[in-house]
Amino acid sequence: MADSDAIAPYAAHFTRPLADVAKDLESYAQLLRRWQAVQNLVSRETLNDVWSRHFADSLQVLKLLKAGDRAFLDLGSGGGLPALPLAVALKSPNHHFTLIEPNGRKVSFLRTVARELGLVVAVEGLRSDQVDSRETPVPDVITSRALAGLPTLCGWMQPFFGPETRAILHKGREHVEELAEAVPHWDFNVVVTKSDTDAEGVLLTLTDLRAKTVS
Ligand SMILES: C[S@@+](CC[C@H](N)C(=O)[O-])C[C@H]1O[C@@H](n2cnc3c(N)ncnc32)[C@H](O)[C@@H]1O
Repeated sequence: MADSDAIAPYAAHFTRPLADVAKDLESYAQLLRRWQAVQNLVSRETLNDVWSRHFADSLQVLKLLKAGDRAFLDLGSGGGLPALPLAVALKSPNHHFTLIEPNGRKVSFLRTVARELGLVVAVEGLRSDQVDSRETPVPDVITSRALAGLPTLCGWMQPFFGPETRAILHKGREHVEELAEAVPHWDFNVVVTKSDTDAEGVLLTLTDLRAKTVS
């Protein structure tokens, strides 16, 4: 199977030809392998399978986007997942990505990939709770994968939420417990979508996120 076969199911959502997206993702994969020697960016056992385990897993977010989604915010970007595959697939002057990642070496890696691939990406080298939401464009979409449990994530995401913002979150099978833990503290609407790439995983789409008022 060619590497690009793993991402072909999402090609209808790309802003440019599949071959161009695959070429940029191959450059990203090479940088991931090169930098992995000095900084753990993805778990070692997934490094030979980045196209399905990481790129397709990231790109499935595309199926849940709306036509007008332009501003993206990714919390806890690490090696750039899911934000960088999305930025590659949606490369255009109109789409803008902000990545939040406190680890200095990972920040250097993310900026290197963005520069080498010519992506419109801003990287904030801070923790989510240290970033001033008033200085950040109101996102249409917040993404996050493997960062924190949902109650903690709600606290970090809420300052960035505008009236139209949606969060599209990669979650594992523990999402049921996490939703139950978040509900006493947070109001939101949620849609659960089964993951294409992880038999036990889901994507949670949250809208109208608000802290519950204690009466
Ligand atoms: C397990 S990694 C996941 C990285 C990536 N999202 C992925 O799926 O491969 C979590 C990342 O979140 C970063 N992180 C930890 N605490 C954070 C915080 N409070 N705000 C933002 N990022 C944080 C860590 O440095 C790490 O790179």
